Amino acid sequence: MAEQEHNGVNGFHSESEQRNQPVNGDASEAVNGNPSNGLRVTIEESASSAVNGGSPTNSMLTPIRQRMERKKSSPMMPTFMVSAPGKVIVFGEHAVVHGKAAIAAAISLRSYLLVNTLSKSKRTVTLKFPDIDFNHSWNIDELPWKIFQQPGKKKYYYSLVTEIDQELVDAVQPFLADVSIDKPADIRKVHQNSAGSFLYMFLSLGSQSFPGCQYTLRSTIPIGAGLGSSATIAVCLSAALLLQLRTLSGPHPDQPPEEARLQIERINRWAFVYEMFIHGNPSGVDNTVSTQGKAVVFQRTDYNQPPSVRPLWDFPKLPLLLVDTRTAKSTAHEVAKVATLKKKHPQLVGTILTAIDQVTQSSAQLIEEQGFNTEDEESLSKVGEMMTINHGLLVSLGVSHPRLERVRELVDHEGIGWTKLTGAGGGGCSITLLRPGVPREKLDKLEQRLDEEGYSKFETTLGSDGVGVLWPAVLKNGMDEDEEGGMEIDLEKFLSADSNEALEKLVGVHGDRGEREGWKFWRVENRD
Ligand SMILES: Nc1ncnc2c1ncn2[C@@H]1O[C@H](COP(=O)(O)OP(=O)(O)O)[C@@H](O)[C@H]1O
Ligand SMILES: C[C@@](O)(CCOP(=O)(O)O)CC(=O)O
Repeated sequence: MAEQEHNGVNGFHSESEQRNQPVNGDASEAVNGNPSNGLRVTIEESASSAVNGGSPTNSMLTPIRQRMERKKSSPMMPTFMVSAPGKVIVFGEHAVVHGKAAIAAAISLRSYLLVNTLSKSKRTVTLKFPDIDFNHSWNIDELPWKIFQQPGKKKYYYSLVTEIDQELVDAVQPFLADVSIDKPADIRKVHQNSAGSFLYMFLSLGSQSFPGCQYTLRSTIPIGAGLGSSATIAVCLSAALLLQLRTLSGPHPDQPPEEARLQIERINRWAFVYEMFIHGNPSGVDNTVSTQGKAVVFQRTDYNQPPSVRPLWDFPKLPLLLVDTRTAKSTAHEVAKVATLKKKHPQLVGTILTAIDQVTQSSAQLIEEQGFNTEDEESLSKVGEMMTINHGLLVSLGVSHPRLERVRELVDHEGIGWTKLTGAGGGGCSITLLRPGVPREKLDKLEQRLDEEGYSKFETTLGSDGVGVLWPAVLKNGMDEDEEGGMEIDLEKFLSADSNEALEKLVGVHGDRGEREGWKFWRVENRD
């Protein structure tokens, strides 16, 4: 499978990819509760048939609790949100597609998905992706449920799906025919690919009795820049669907780490399905780090098994400069290029991939060493040298780009630090590890030069939280709050945030003083 051409299931890729319901009654209680609590009300009252049958969570409900909740009148699920972080691959991109290890860390740039459940009579499911000017609705009752429910085809929320089923892809095709019909071909392909990935996951997980709903996505992550934007959408949609199906427990603060890990694993499995549809042959590192957050050493040696994921809990606060070349790239195209090169020169390319693996392993060791200190030149220069070597190996695989080489040239010339591309390459972003003690003027000069040459720079921290849930979509954000101190995020407000800053201010998981009350995360740390 790792050798497969990498063109997305539909071949729907172009190289120039462009880059409430009011909460019914008990909002204040649910803000401090957990999604499963909120969901119980809904499912008991109106959407019982929407649930995909006997999950452990269902059976965990006590009869007394059910009776008590039945008294409340809450006919629909509240509007809720999920959010997932982008990532940088610090070491090992591309090699990771061929079974080698990679180190990736979640960043503070995130995607946010608002989920509105519609009233019972509205039988449509809508995707609204305003960042890419995509909006489409389907009639739920017209979707090809039968094919997805066939014995042997039917998948469950706990299934491990390791490949996309061509018969199911074919069943989805007719529902993509009228997607963005008025848009230019390359944009239309991107929209059809998003729509196809969503429908594949929706039909696999759901059933015809699924309630009508709207999924609206906004993101602060540059699209197609190597920061894992597609994986964040995969994670958000997977988490949203699994929450709607009441198959997840929590997140809640006192949840045991093993239980939290299981929920993360389930979200990640379905996010991977979305990624497989969109990219053809992803390693799974992007969706894994986006779901789990923090930083991980990731490796998938056998595509029929879950990957090995080793968290790096104390990932150092590396002083990084993240530069976007603002040159569009296609992950699918870059991955396919490496696969073709490997087919042509198996031994040589095999040696390069093994060398990248050694760089990744050595770097993980360095970072985890007791004495590793981000302010110490010796510690940093060792990691920096690894980055330089990793970049050189990626260049030899043919996945760099003149705009990426230009960043390296500018940084190297001034002795500012060590640079490598991050993500698929062919454009996208680079990361520079800054040498300690570089004078501010030198940095300013570099930033000015990059600005003049059309690059953009991102300030982000590594090691952010993974997938988060805001249930219901009410939070304290210091803006227009009601007497209970919360603001209900409805579609209009969500769509009207007109910049990344405004979006972060409105719904961001982090306020000025750290985590914002309302957002909850599955805490998987267990350091014992
Ligand atoms: N904000 C967004 N809204 C809708 N779709 C998005 C958004 N960001 C990314 N995508 C989807 O992800 C694709 C880019 O994924 P990919 O090529 O893997 O780039 P990246 O390196 O950012 O992950 C886009 O073509 C689009 O389908
Ligand atoms: C090149 C690769 O290793 C990373 C791609 O990252 P991105 O799509 O550019 O964010 C592919 C993969 O791991 O699936």
